[in-house]
Amino acid sequence: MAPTHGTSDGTIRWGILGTGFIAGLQTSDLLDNGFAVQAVGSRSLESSTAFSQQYGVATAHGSYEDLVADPEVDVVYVATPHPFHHAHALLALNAGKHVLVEKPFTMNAAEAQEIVALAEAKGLVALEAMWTRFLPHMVRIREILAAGTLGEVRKVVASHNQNLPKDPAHRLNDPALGGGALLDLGIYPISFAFDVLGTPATILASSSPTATGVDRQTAAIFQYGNGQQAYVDCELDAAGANRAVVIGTDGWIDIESIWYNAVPFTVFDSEGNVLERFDQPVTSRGMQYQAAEVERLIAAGATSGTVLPPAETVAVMAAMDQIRSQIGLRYAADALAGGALHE
Ligand SMILES: NC(=O)C1=CN([C@@H]2O[C@H](COP(=O)(O)OP(=O)(O)OC[C@H]3O[C@@H](n4cnc5c(N)ncnc54)[C@H](OP(=O)(O)O)[C@@H]3O)[C@@H](O)[C@H]2O)C=CC1
Ligand SMILES: O=C1CO[C@H](CO)[C@@H](O)[C@@H]1O
Repeated sequence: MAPTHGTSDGTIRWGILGTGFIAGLQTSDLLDNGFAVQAVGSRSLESSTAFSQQYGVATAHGSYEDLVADPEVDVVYVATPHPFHHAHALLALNAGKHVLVEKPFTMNAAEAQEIVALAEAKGLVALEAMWTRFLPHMVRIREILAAGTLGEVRKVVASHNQNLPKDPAHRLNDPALGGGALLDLGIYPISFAFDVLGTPATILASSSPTATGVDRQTAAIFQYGNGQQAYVDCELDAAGANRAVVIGTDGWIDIESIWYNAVPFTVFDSEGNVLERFDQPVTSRGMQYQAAEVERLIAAGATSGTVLPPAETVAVMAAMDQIRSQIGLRYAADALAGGALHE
């Protein structure tokens, strides 16, 4: 039985853990779409106060511990760099709060499993903030695939290439902050491949490093038991078209750039005739849809939904563990997880 949360009128109150780039975007999307953002927590009271003033959030806490202990917070959005997701999610769950945890959910599958198990034991929601899954174009794509419009789906091809900051101390380049293309960018095409095709039977990966020792660009081929394949790739320091394609025996879906944002897509038959063009603008960036899923699960007293079940979050992390094992990319968290990665 899930713990009771929310005010007497059913309002679910959000607490924002961290005050960086994505914390601001998620908070804007929540507030612009009628969600209740109650509090923000930072390692520094100065930062949380500035954040609370910028967004009009009622309470500013000077520590993450104070945020998760706030009785007026029902769900905590974890928006710290990757290596801290595990500890911060556990902190919030142990304080009895539901969590929405930024992608990648954790550094590896062992950490992910620990969060999922604790949330399940406590009857709390722990959702990975893979916001793309919840966007309207992805909802429609799942409907089209389920209807069999593409015939037998044979292939997913998806890229995520960005030209990101070169500063070696930036979180994307720093191994101590979980830097590298795979965990930050590659997770989008990988999660999409899982969404369309499920868990692969085998993975073949290749990569090139940055000077700081994380992966600059990584590519992988997922092979499925029935012959299906996914080609996924990511890159930290060269921008690209960032399109995604799903190919079937009777047609294909072409998702426009940047495919993991709320963008249009077109469905073609195998002759190249247009069967459907989807172009539904969303308000804000679209991060409110994942928040709506959290609130829906809480209201239903459920800990697991069908769009991104916790087991799939763990499976995605396990696939990235496997890729990292093949390309020799290790982080400090792997040793703590009991040497889950074998080179
Ligand atoms: N869904 C999406 O589109 C995006 C998701 N992300 C994800 O969000 C997470 C955060 O990324 P982003 O917002 O870009 O990062 P930022 O560096 O902008 O912000 C991270 C915040 O985490 C807190 N923090 C806690 N410990 C540390 C530490 N040791 N070093 C630095 N910051 C720390 C800080 O908040 P404080 O000082 O207040 O404690 C900081 O402001 C990543 O895991 C990333 O994958 C990022 C960008 C886009
Ligand atoms: O999720 C993300 C989306 O793209 C950003 C770059 O523009 C990434 O850095 C980020 O982590």
